[in-house]
Amino acid sequence: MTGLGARLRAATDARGPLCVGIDPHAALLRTWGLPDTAAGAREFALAVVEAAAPRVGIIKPQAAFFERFGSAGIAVLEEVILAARSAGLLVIADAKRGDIGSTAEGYAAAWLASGAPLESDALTVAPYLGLGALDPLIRIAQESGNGVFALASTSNPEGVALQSARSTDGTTVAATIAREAAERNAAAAEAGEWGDVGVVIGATRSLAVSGIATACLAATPILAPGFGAQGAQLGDIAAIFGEAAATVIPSVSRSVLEAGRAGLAAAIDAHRAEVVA
Ligand SMILES: O=C(O)c1cc(=O)[nH]c(=O)n1[C@@H]1O[C@H](COP(=O)(O)O)[C@@H](O)[C@H]1O
Repeated sequence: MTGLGARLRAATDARGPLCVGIDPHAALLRTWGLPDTAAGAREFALAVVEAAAPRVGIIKPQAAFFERFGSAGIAVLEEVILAARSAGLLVIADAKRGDIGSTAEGYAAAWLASGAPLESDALTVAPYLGLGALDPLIRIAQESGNGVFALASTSNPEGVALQSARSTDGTTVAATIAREAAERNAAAAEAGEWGDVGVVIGATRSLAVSGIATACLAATPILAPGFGAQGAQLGDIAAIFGEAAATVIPSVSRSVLEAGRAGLAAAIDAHRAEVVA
């Protein structure tokens, strides 16, 4: 079984690292001329999958924009995940789950176990109950060939105070999460591979402020939102992430989706070109 890290690496080698977000905001559905309903979100999301499949290797559906329609929205999300995986895309489900270990197992059963209703290649997880509390979820993910991205330094300004807070040994919360993720990728690092425990580091955040030592992240995939609508530039990945740039998966949602259905393919191509420029 090929694990998440190896699949992510193969996808980025083949198609570049860009990840396209699927965020059916009410305003975007309006721009697209679609109703703000589960059926509208379905049409929107499947159109994004279709445009993304020949152009990028990774997509990231945002669960909230489907959950807002209740069970009908969850059914659409299931269908979209399946359609994307069937089209050869890797799916990072962005649901930011996290809880004590026994409950984390429930999340794994929903999102990461083989044959789970919402099985995705990876799930974003919130590690603020301790990354260790997510080990049962990570174990189930890895047994199924899947993985996680743990929030370390998020793209939003409200996260800075909490995530750059320092413990008595001077380490920031963000750096602790990044180190703990990297520790879980030690075997992959030794084999020169990418691990299955990624981190989220917003491209809008300074690594100096968050205190993250990039050297430890050589085998740790980094999901990097914050480009486009939130202000960071795709051409600046090397400047922002330094030696960690090699494992960065930049993610864009609104700046691509705002192009509307007719302009979507061209917008994805343009963003992709910016990354490799
Ligand atoms: O985990 C995420 O994807 C995420 C983490 C983070 O720190 N910041 C962040 O914006 N995101 C998500 O990334 C997407 C960003 O969307 P745009 O700003 O429209 O590109 C949204 O789906 C956010 O929920």
